[in-house]
Amino acid sequence: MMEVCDRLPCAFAILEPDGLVSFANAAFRTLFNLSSHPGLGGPDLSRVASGAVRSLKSLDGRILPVNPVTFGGGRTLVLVEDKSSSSPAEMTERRDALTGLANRVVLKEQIVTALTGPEPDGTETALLLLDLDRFKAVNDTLGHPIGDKLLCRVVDRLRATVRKTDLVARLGGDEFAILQRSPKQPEAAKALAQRLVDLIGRTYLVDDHILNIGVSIGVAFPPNDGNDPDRLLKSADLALYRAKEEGRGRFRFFEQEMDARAQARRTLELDLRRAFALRQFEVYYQAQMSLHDKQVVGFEALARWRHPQRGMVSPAAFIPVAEEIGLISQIGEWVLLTACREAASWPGNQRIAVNLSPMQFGKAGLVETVAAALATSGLPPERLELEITESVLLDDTAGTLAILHQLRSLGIRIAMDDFGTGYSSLGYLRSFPFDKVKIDQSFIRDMPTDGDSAAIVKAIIGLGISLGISTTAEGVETEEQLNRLRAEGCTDIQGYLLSKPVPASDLAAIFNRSTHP
Ligand SMILES: Nc1nc2c(ncn2[C@@H]2O[C@H](COP(=O)(O)O[C@H]3[C@@H](O)[C@H](n4cnc5c(=O)[nH]c(N)nc54)O[C@@H]3COP(=O)(O)O)[C@@H](O)[C@H]2O)c(=O)[nH]1
Repeated sequence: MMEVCDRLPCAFAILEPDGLVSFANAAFRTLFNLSSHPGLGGPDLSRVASGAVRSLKSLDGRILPVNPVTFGGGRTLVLVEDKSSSSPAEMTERRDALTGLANRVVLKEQIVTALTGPEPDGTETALLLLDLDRFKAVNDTLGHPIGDKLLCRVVDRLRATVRKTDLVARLGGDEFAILQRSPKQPEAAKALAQRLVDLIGRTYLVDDHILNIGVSIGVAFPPNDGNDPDRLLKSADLALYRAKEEGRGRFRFFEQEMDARAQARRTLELDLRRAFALRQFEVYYQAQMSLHDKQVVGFEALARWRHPQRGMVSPAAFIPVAEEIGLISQIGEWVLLTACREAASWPGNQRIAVNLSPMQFGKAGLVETVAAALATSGLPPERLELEITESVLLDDTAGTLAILHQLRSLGIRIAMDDFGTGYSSLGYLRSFPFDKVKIDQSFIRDMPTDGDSAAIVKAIIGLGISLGISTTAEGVETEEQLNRLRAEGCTDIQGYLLSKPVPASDLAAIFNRSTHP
């Protein structure tokens, strides 16, 4: 009886007909300081049983309404309404079900306490916001049960790292927070963050799986970095975002300029979402010339965003944002269709090269989208070249290769862009029969002055010759670069020496130049 009752979600007692307590549950005993032996002290409840008293004063001075219900044998059940008490139901609401850690509600309460400022002994609080790196990949590839076990192992390490006076909370998914109390802030927060980065980043063995994840951490201090829980959490989140931006597996303290940057970034996002509807995107075309006969053999389609206030926004600035907010597929599809339509209207049979973002591979229907662009525009497939970067092949290589083969079977060409800048350029050349490699412009730029760059360019061109793959040097700006590339056997060039990217309306001049060099 006692065990079950102690788990009931309210305080209650049973009174005998004479008003004596014959039973009280733990919540009731705590509220009114009753001994665990009923009948041995506490408030006089005889007037409660008679209905003359409808409220009782608790040990901590609160006046709590009581509900007497008479039942068999003249006994009375007294129920106490204590909305602030930690009943078991509310307990579950304050704890994370998987890990048993405190949840966001508890964290915010404790932040409010911390906001009162340093304690007399100089103790100050730091908020550390943690986000696990690469956890999603574990969950997605090995399933949620393994993901859950890994989370529990992470929590073991968190608990082992903090002090008893610190609070560890789980905010959801793979996001955790620590409120660290120390008289030696900010040094203590710095030391804890560094320890966590080291410890969480060590290998885990979960059900025979060797797992490697990491953690990124943002740190904020109340009240300077936020004088309410939401503001403080936001500051820590901005610092966390910066830590991730800088390469993950590290920590950053909040700085005011992060706020300004986040505002600017939010405005850019909003403008970018509107840009499509407002038809602010354009496609520019940059010529590619064959070094064999100096003819323009193709053009690369490059997205441009003409912003009414900012002017022309570089794709280097907006493509990564479009990728993050999931807009890149829409932009990429539009560029593809626009470029195919444009190329289909050209007088010659020059190729059109279109960039594909790694995100477009993650979205179903890429092959169908490309086939539809060809069908709608009437462009022969052999005139379309899709440029991908190595990052496309980093994730789900088997799935990506299957898509590449399907695209190839449509009759289009596949080029490897920015060759030489990735982790395993040569390996990727073995994994798929690319039609072309584009030598990254950084090597071309440094080629005249840097022996290593010159050697890399020479090696890539040599590789292309042996594998029967054409090579396009990007970013060619000088005659000297052109002559060296020709001497090495490079097949094509692209760069300002030939032409900058131009709008479709300026292409006629390039076609004429090509016909009458
Ligand atoms: N997924 C998509 N990515 C796109 C799309 N359109 C562009 N991009 C990518 O954005 C990056 C920046 O592009 P951009 O500013 O257009 O720069 C290109 C050229 O203008 C520049 N270039 C060309 N020649 C020279 C030169 O002689 N000197 C010099 N300093 N820069 C030069 O190089 C960029 C072309 O790069 P690449 O694509 O690697 O051939 C860029 O990564 C684009 O790929 C899009 O529609 N989708």
